[in-house]
Amino acid sequence: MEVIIAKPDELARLAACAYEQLLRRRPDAVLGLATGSSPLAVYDELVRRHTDEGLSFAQARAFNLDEYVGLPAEHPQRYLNVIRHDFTDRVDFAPGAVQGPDGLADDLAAACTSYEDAIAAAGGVDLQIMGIGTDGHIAFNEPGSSLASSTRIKTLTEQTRADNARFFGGDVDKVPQHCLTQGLATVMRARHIVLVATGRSKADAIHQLVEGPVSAMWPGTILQHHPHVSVLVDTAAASRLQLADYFRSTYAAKPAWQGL
Ligand SMILES: N[C@@H]1[C@@H](O)[C@H](O)[C@@H](COP(=O)(O)O)O[C@@H]1O
Repeated sequence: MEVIIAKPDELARLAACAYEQLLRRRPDAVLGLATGSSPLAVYDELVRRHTDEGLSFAQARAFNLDEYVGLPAEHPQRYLNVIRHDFTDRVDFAPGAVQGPDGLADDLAAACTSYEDAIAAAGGVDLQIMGIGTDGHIAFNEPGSSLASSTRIKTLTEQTRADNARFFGGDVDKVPQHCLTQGLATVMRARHIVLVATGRSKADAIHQLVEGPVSAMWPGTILQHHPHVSVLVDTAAASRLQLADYFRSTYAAKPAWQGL
């Protein structure tokens, strides 16, 4: 796990570089995408590179981490619509290249299985970007999630629904109670994971993720078992890290040729 503490624009540049290096090497790479506010600066930087420097996503495929259950197809907070708005419609993905779990399926369990199958058939995710919830959830794997879980239906915690109410006009009752989410084992199969967190509200979750014991109580801690994770945090999100000075000196000494 590499932890980098830097300003938000530097974090976005680092993550965008990882995507760019992958796509220049493998234009048909499989990208893991996430909603939420944390990756937005990364998406903006990727759009800039697409517009100004010709970075192309035309042969790439992408899989979202999660989806609310039951939001109408055209609802602006349906995560497939969110990712189109925030990122994929702003670049040149081919039609149908971006998928998410089907939160409108009649048979939700079957939709979860077929989503796992689709990721596997694509060859697995090469590079997964993600944020982290204030309660330590990744994707929508809430505290108590099985560390070996696959894509499935989950019930959101009141904390997560309250955190996400800002996307629903501040009305927590409009936030769905259920979601479909890649499981922790699904996430762990991505070959490289870049987790971005900014702000004081993420400090506890980041401390647990990096320095806590691996526990279903803080689902993100499973990433300690992954061989290639980049944790990109600003000073506020890093404020509870006991090893912050070490991470700062490591980054200051990072070889120029070494990407994430
Ligand atoms: N399902 C998403 C997660 O994928 C995201 O990482 C998290 C943090 O969101 P934000 O980045 O807006 O803080 O919340 C949501 O609930």
